[in-house]
Amino acid sequence: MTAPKRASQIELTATSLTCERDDRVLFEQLSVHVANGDLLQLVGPNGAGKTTLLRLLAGLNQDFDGEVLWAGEPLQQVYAHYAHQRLYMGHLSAVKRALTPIENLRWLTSQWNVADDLLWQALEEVSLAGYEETACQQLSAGQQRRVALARLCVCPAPLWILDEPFTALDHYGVTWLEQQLERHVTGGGAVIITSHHALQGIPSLRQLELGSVHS
Ligand SMILES: Nc1ncnc2c1ncn2[C@@H]1O[C@H](COP(=O)(O)OP(=O)(O)OP(=O)(O)O)[C@@H](O)[C@H]1O
Repeated sequence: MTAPKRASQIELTATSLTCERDDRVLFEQLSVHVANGDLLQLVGPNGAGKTTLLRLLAGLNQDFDGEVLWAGEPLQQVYAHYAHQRLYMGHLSAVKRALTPIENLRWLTSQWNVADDLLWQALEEVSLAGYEETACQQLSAGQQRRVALARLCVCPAPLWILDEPFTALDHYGVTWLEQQLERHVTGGGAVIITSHHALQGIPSLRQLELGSVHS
């Protein structure tokens, strides 16, 4: 299917980020910069703070010290605009089990007003043809993950922020997702991702390691 246009300017800059949880410093004085064409993978052991940092960069967590700017403006001041420019997919993927794949996809993309025929095509793209109107509670974990990932085919947001998106995918799903990531960044988009999966073959890949945990 035709990929949506994603040519918008991406400029996410975080400086002097420090975050504590339960008197434990997860990271301190951390800087992050993401621009068009970047693929930034957050790596580190369980509990290192990857999800915490990802949510912070998505504008969903304000419990930190430091500054996050989107196109030079404080993130929270331009949040309504930013929320259209970034796609955030949490590790639980937010698929509602009582709804069907097509209903979930309409809900997950509602802020972007995507044409319905593109949503049906997206479900076909993630190998869910024939399951479009089956309740998600009757789908496997990997199929439910594919419902969530179908967003990537149609969402016009240039910045993807993805928390463990490879979870539950089979070999073909992993290959498909790797191709989507590469296509997105080579097309001028950007990705920030947490994954224990070894990403390979994408020249713009950078890794940010968390895990020097202090108490
Ligand atoms: N809402 C919260 N309240 C208090 N502490 C929290 C909260 N969320 C996370 N934490 C703490 O922050 C630490 C970092 O959690 P986070 O989910 O960011 O880790 P992670 O690197 O993503 O781990 P994983 O690889 O297991 O997904 C955890 O050890 C946890 O103790």
